[in-house]
Amino acid sequence: MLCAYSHQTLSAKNAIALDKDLMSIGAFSIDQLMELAGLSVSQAVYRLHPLGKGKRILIACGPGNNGGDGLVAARHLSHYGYQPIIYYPKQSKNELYQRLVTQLKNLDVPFTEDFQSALRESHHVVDAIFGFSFSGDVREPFPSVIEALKTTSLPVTSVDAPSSWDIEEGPPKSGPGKDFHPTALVSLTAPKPLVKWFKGRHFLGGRFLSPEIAGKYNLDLPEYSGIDQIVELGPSGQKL
Ligand SMILES: NC(=O)C1=CN([C@@H]2O[C@H](COP(=O)(O)OP(=O)(O)OC[C@H]3O[C@@H](n4cnc5c(N)ncnc54)[C@H](O)[C@@H]3O)[C@@H](O)[C@H]2O)[C@H](O)CC1
Ligand SMILES: [K+]
Repeated sequence: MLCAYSHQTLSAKNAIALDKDLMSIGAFSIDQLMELAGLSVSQAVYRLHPLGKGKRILIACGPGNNGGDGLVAARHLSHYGYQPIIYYPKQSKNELYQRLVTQLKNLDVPFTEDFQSALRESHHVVDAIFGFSFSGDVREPFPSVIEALKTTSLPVTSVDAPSSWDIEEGPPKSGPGKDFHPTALVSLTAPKPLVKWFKGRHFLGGRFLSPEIAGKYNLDLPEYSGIDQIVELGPSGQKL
């Protein structure tokens, strides 16, 4: 059931339903949505961490579409002049992801299996491990990665959700994600309820909503400006 009043967040259930609507009513392909999502993430990293602050961006990618957004962001960051390095331990055999990997290899973007060493040599980390389909306890090989994201002194930008946070209930009370508070968050399409617990810089990205679909979910979101693919929000999703 959708709420009758306007709101600024999207439950996990509605995020999945809206994603389906974008591909049916909206006539988007998943490639297009992922490209726009990853482009938004790359713009947020550029805004938070201009090239002069250090070029080495470690991108941790999970097995699903959140990881795909990270792969797309890495390609754009490479074109902007950054030196991304990819940690992608559970690679999907799906053709879409294979093509994203090939595109990065064609740009000589390196892949690593050693997250901890890559972290020591990086200037900024993108957390594209889990998004709105995360549930349960974090499974291998990701617990030590989440633990490292929690304890690193580097800025961490999370894609759509801080990985390991419950989409509705926010930070976990135990496990590797306990007390994990990333520096920045890029909410895609609309913030999720977990933003109630988020305290850092917060951007909205994924500029693909039509008035019809926004209306169906009663979303009251800020306008993007000019050619921007992101718009900054308050930590809990308030309009600034
Ligand atoms: N409309 C949009 O906003 C769009 C958002 N995009 C991005 O897609 C993700 C959601 O993608 P999805 O594939 O549904 O799921 P996730 O990437 O969140 O994760 C699924 C993946 O993770 C595994 N998994 C789940 N729980 C665990 C766990 N406890 N431990 C280990 N592994 C786990 C699961 O098995 C799957 O393999 C959204 O957040 C956005 O980032 C689209 O790119 C574009 C449209
Ligand atoms: K994430």
